[in-house]
This record gives sequence, structure tokens and C-alpha cells, in this order.
Amino acid sequence: MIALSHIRNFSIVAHIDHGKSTLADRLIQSTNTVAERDMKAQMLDSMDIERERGITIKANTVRIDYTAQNGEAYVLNLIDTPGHVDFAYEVSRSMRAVEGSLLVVDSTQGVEAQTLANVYHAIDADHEIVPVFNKIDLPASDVSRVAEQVEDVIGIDASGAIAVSAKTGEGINETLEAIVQHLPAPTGDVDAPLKAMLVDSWYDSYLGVIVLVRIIDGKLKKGEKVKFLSNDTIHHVDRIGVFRPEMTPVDELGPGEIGFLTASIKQVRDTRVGDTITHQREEVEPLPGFQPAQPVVFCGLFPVDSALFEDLREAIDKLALNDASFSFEMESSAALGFGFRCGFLGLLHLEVIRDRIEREYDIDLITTAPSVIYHVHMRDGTSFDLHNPADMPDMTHVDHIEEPRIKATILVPDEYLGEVLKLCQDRRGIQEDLTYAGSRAMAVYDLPLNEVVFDFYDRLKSVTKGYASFDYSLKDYREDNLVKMSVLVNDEPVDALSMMVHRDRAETRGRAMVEKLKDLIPRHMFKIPIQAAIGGKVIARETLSAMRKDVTAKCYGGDASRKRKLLDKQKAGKKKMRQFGKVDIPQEAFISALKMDS
Ligand SMILES: Nc1nc2c(ncn2[C@@H]2O[C@H](COP(=O)(O)OP(=O)(O)OP(=O)(O)O)[C@@H](O)[C@H]2O)c(=O)[nH]1
Repeated sequence: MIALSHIRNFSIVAHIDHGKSTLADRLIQSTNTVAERDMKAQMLDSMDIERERGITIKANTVRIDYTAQNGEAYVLNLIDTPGHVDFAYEVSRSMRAVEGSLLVVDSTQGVEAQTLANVYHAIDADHEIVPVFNKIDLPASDVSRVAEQVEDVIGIDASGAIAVSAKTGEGINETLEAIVQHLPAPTGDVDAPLKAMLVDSWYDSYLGVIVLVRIIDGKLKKGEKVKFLSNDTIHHVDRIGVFRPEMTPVDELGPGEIGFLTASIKQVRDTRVGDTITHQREEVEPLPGFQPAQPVVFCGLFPVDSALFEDLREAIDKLALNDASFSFEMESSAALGFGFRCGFLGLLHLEVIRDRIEREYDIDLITTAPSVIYHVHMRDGTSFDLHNPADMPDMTHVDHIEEPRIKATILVPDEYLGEVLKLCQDRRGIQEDLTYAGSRAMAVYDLPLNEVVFDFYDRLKSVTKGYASFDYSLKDYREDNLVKMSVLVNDEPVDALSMMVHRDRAETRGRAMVEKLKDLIPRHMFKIPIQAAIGGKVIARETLSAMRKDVTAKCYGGDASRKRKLLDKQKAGKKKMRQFGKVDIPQEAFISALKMDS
């Protein structure tokens, strides 16, 4: 067992792309934790999709052996945390398992919205914080400017900050020394009854559920029986070990250590993050638990080919095994047939799950308009949570509707501030604060989540040429004048396109929607009216004129194989369409029609 004084547990907090994963790689490499030949970029990002998009989704852990300049051997446990706003809850919970943080700031960029959000999680968890200014190899690097910002905006001392290039390796030794010198050692009592924190869990197809634990007191050994306090279940521990970063068995884990256990647990849902683990016959005071992550964005997923519904069910079941924050229930839509109504932590989470279903399970999907949860209060005094605009009751029975609001923090260079304020105003935002740090403005807005879930982030990036950063947290539910807007194509309601909108914006939205649909729906042999309506009242209308589309007309030369190729291509195109009454609507219409270009 390792002496407490020779353990350091830490995480790295940073804004996306500021170099957190690269720094972690460099720390791993320079301590020979991984043999040179096995080193690949971004060791800790294990999922395919993470590697492709270059973002960290799941928190990961690695144990590093480091011999400090004083000649003593230390064990450093790094818990890597995701940087994207959808996964903020993972950041806050993994912070509770460690005592310190490296705050990585890109010295060519400065403090960004998620730098702030993430460092506040670290401060909340009482961490000692070492600032690390990265990318000093780049000409635009300005370490003293960033130091000033860290002191002004975050309010922490930057005098001990380390200038680093995770790319060239400069400053890496200083970083390792600072971890040992400035971050506190964990505390704990080896003779007390076992008390461990369940930090994270995930599903492995060979080993079942793997549980990441932080030992607070006592010792954990292989073969022991442990109890999870939240659900009072007993498990027989069949493996314990640490991550180097591959799983490496150990004999025991003591106070301050971070490692894993497996115990033939079948589903991630049987483990609760933040739970307290002890021995079967022991009693300990439970640790303060974490809030379970709540889905906030809902949408329907339907197979394009309705014969694949059972395959979709299987895919969703499998994905849910490994992701307790993702919820789903069966849904049937008049237009789309059978599918699932799914809940996600945010839009990135939605995209990740959708991509995985399409890619790993080879099922083409129709994704309906993302929606938030509304509180609907009826005239008879009852109320319920509305997850799907299609379930909206007749407005005459509704007393009022409340929607979720968020607190959004946006950091942006001065010259783009006007555009940002306009965008927030357009999305029904209420300005709460506007401050400056050097040539950067920080705007705090109260915004309806509904106006943000769809394409706010894309718009923000495009109006600021990518310079703005954005972070949000849920605030409260408030009443507003909200209505359901339905869309009718050829007089048939297309429930998958219905959405909740603010009454004052319904006409503009409706008009934009029908104009878009007119471009997205191919012409048919007959005239097709496209309408947006509130209740029985049509608020916008377009008509798609009739046309006979002869795809082979271009092939005047009598080349039969060319003709057949074209017809085949058209047939393949058909597969991506859905029939609504007599009208074929292409799959991409469902998403494109909802994107609002201002
Ligand atoms: N020039 C230079 N580039 C760097 C340095 N550190 C990281 N980068 C580059 O910056 C980009 C982002 O680095 P990542 O390590 O993926 O950033 P991250 O913060 O882990 O991003 P997420 O995992 O998505 O949160 C990559 O293209 C890196 O190669 C550095 O010190 N110098």
C-alpha cells in the first residue's frame, strides 16, 4: 500500500481545445507510464467518436508513477474530465474524488466560458489549483496577459503558474514537480471500516460493469463482499486494479487510492455515481451523494426503414447499458410509425448517440425536432410534464405553461459583442450582466432553453467567427405565452414537425418553416399545400406546384445502362424518404426545416 503522503490525486480543467488531452498524454509519456511504442495521441480518449471529433466525452483515469526531484517515488492519479457543456455533471462529480486541479489555459486564447465553468467546479470541490498556461510554442502566446485574466476574471493567484508547451514538452517537468509540491496529499484512515466513493461506472462486454472507486478509509481486496449503500445490494468483488492506463490488477487498494473493481454487475443502472461502498457487514456514514444527471433535451428517433424497429430497440438497449443519463421510451407517431422518445443531457449528447446508432448498428434514423420539458398546468388544477409537443392537449383546457430557463455565460472579443447581443435578444434573452476583461466581454443572459437547444451554438459560432465561448446551467421554470405550432403537408398533420413556440414568434417561425419545407420537399405529380397552424388557425402557407419529374429525360442517347443507373439512384434516394399521406418527405427535411437562419 502507498503512504498517503506520497499520493497526489488531481484532475485537469480547461476550455475545449486548450490542450487538456495533449497535456495528459505528455504527463503519461514523460513518466514512462506507457512504453514509447504504445503511445498514440490522446491516450485517454477511448471511444472512436471521441478520437474523430477530438473531444473528450467520458471521464478517464490514469495512474502515473513519478520520482520527484527529492528522489522520492510518488503515485499521481489523474482523472480526465470532459470539456463540453453537456457533460458538466461528469466534471463536477469526478472533482469530488480528487484534491487538486491543473487549470489549463491556452496562452494564445485566454480565459473562455468553460474555463470559468470548470474552474468553479474545482473551487466548489475545495481544490488546490495550479494554473498551467499552454501552447507557449506558438507565436501568439501571451503568458502575462493570460495571468492577468486569470487573476481578474477568476480571482485566483497566478504567480505560481507554469508556462508549458504540451506539444514540445517544455515545462512538463515543472508541472510534475508542481503537482507534488503544491497539491495536497489525500487524508484517510487505513484502520477504519472501508469507505469508498463510486466515482464512475461503464459497461465492458467482457468484464461486465467496471466501477471506478476512490478509497476514503480502510482497505479493499479482491474476493471481498461489498455493499452499495444507495440500494443496499451486496456484490462479490472479483477483480480490483488500477489504470496505467490499461487495466492492471493489484492486491489491494488503500486510502487515497483510485482504482477499479468488477463484481459481475450486469448494468450501469445498478450502480449510482456518488454512492458509498463498504464491506458487507460494516456500517459507515454515507458520503454526500451526487445529483443524478437529468435529461433535458428530448427528441424522437425513428428508423427510416420501419422494418428495422426491433434492431433499433436492441441498439438503444445496448447503448443505455453504458449510459445511465440517456432515457428512452417507445413512441408511435402517425407519420413515422414506431420509434423511441429519447432524453439527452444536451445536443452533443443527442448527436453522439444518434451517430453511434447509425454507425455501429447501421440503422438510418429520422430525428424529430428536439424539445425541452414543459410544465403544463391545466384548468382543472392538474399539471404534467410535456416531453413531446405531439402530446399537447387542446389549449382550451390549458391554464398556463412554464418553460425551463437557463443562465448562459458568453465570452467574446469586443468586436463581435453587438452580434451576440442581437442573437440573445432574438432568442428572447434577458441581459443580466455585461462586464469586460481586457478586450473581451462577458455577457450573462437569462434565456429560454427551448431557444438554445436547436442551433444557438452553431449561430453563435458563426456570427462570431468561432471566437465566442458559451456555457450554461439550468435556472428555473417560468411561465410564458407558449403555443404548439403544427405543420400540415397536403392537409395531413406531420406530428414529427410540430413544436412549441412563443406566441409572438409563431408567425415568423411558421413562415420560415413552410418556406424551408417548400424547398426541401421534392415536387410531386400534384399540387401540395404546406401550412403552419396554431390550433385550427393557419398562420403561414406555401404551395408546391405540380411537376412530372422524369429523371431519365437527360439521357437522350439510348444508353440503357446509364438509364438503369439513374433509376437505381432514384430508388436509393426513395429509401431515405417517408410517406405522409401521398407525399414523400426526405429525411433531412426534419432537421433542416427547424434550423432558423436569422
Ligand atoms: N502548438 C501547440 N498546440 C497544442 C498544444 N497543446 C495542444 N495543442 C493542440 O491543440 C488542439 C487541442 O488539444 P487537445 O489536447 O485535444 O484539447 P483538449 O482540451 O483536450 O480538448 P477536449 O478533449 O476536446 O476538451 C490539438 O490540435 C493539439 O494538438 C501546444 O502546447 N502547442
